[in-house]
Amino acid sequence: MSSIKIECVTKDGCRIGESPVWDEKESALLFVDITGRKVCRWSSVTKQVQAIPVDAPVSSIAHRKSGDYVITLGTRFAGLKWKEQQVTIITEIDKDKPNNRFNDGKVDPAGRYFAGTMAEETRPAVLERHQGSLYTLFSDLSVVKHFDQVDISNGLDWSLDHKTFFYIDSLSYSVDAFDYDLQTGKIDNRRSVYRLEKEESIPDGMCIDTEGKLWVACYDGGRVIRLDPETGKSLKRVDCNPLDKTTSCCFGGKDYSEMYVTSASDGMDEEWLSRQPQAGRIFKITGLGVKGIPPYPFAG
Ligand SMILES: O=C(O)[C@H](O)[C@@H](O)[C@H](O)[C@H](O)CO
Ligand SMILES: [Zn+2]
Repeated sequence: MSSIKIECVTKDGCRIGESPVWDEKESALLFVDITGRKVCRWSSVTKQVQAIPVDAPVSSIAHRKSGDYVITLGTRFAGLKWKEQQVTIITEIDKDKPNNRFNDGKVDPAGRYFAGTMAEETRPAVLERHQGSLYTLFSDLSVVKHFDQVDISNGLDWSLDHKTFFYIDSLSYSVDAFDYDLQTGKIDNRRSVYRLEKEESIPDGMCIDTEGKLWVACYDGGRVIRLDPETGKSLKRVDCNPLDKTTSCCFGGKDYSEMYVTSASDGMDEEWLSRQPQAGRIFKITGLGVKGIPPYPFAG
């Protein structure tokens, strides 16, 4: 029997840590600090974080086939060259919505970058409703909008057979599934596969494991939960004490057997922060007894 262990691996807290992505080549964890406007890389070798400041809220990061990375920055998709610390804008969306920004994003198994938007929050989970949309950036750098009316576009991943796309609009408190066409990148037939109790917490970032089960970080719930999208049942709950604002999770490390969890501190007052001084840092969970899959690189 493996026993679950949770440790904090970084020294500085993010305002909103998000989009953890394992970087095999660097043995490092990539993540962003959205409102802190930083792209970060924590080396599992040196245990140090390198941070690149950017000029807008940065909400997700992914690998790029040609090397380096792609990010969602404000309402733009952009390339990021790490060594040169150089950001190159690829394209802009939601031009008619100046109060919007991108939120979570992830690359599909065919190399397309999916990312959704939301209105800027006045405080956590408080924002103008239905302003967001879900987009895909294709390898030819063209963009399509899948749907609008989104509140907080969040966690996303694909089933192991690539036939289903999973998606979270946080304020719906639901994990949704769509039929997925890997050839075209089209999504269809939206339905809910799991509903969270409102008191439970807000579903945020998400990743899939090698058994096809979904792991969802629960914002204000201080936990990640493991769900079976086939049965709609919750299988496991891992509490990340003392931490309330768990935002996202991914598998990484050797063989993708470790889970990395990002967290936030925005919206916490002094008293709250004094009880949770590690809010905003990165946590590593070992002993889950299950592995994840490597992240896909953007093909463009
Ligand atoms: O991390 C994110 O995805 C959002 O950008 C955050 O702002 C929170 O998750 C949100 O407030 C909770 O719903
Ligand atoms: Zn999120």
